[in-house]
Amino acid sequence: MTLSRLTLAQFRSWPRLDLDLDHRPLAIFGPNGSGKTNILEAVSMLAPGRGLRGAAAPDQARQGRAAGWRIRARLGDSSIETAAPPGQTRGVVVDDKPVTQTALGRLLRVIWLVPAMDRLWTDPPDTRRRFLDRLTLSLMPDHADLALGYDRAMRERNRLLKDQVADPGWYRALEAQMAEAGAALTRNRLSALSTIIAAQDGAGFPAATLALLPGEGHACDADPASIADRLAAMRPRDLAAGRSLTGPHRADLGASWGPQDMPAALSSTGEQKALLLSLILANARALSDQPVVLLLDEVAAHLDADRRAALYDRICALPAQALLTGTGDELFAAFGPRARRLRVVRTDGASTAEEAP
Ligand SMILES: Nc1ncnc2c1ncn2[C@@H]1O[C@H](COP(=O)(O)OP(=O)(O)OP(=O)(O)O)[C@@H](O)[C@H]1O
Repeated sequence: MTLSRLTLAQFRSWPRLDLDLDHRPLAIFGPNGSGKTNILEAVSMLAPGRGLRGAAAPDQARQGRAAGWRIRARLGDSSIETAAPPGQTRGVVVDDKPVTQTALGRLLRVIWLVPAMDRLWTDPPDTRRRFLDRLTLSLMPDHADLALGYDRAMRERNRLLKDQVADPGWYRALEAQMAEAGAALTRNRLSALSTIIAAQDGAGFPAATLALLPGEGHACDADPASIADRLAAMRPRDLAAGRSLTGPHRADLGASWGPQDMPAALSSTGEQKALLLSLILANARALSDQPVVLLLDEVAAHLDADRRAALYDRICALPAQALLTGTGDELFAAFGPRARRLRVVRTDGASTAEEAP
């Protein structure tokens, strides 16, 4: 099942865009600031959450217009609409019925790689954990609810710690909730990592060795009783800090590759990008029985010609739709006739597009 049509109205720099899509990759090219990433961002709004820029809905509405934005798409026989009228949060309608964002996530998986993720391996652990959780969520839709449950209990525990409440009676139920949800989060993360490791094909891109790391806490425990014991034991230290210092919320993702088991953080910029691509492609491959859209923003620029050709071969072999951006048409030459190409320009602030022959 593929996305066959995409319509944007008043979204970022696009007053309007009507785009027919098919199973072929779509290579979007044009000058800086012409509106290429804005198209990918619009597609990312067909997934739960705030899209690939993590933006607030009002910022996505076309500046200077009173109207809110709207995105429509056709997926197989279903119609999807998501819109944010002025001053309101975004809503989702599938086949004319309002649905939750979680329901949207069950219809379509959207996976992305954007330049901000180039620093993933050198950024603080939070960034990698968010990446790991997004990857896990794409494979296990219950992951979002578990994370919400864990965060809710932890917020309440943090409030007690901040207020310097010392009575153990106040903590036990919250720590039990954190332990149950946290153990399930860890099991999901470990299972997602095994799936991704198995789905890397190692051809053209380095197959990464991945590990769930404890970060600054004991964050890899999948046993509720031992998490609860540790939370209780750590209470005096947490009270001194005024927040929960250990637990699954401190987990980190480790990656290394090659015969020398080179840590990702010590690899070159191009190698780090290739590693990330290896994981993203594996993620798409692991979801082969569901509709998947892959959004690759400016990935070609960091890759040498051989890697670029290898990437395009892999994209064409994926059971997923791919949309890519780059400043120049020549970056996509190795696709040959396998991809469609869309030229984007911006005139008087408004983006427009035409299919390149
Ligand atoms: N809400 C908005 N309304 C109108 N224009 C916007 C809005 N938000 C961002 N823009 C404009 O969109 C442009 C950025 O678009 P986008 O990121 O899609 O460009 P791009 O073609 O991917 O560029 P690059 O090659 O530099 O990455 C900027 O010029 C920005 O001013």
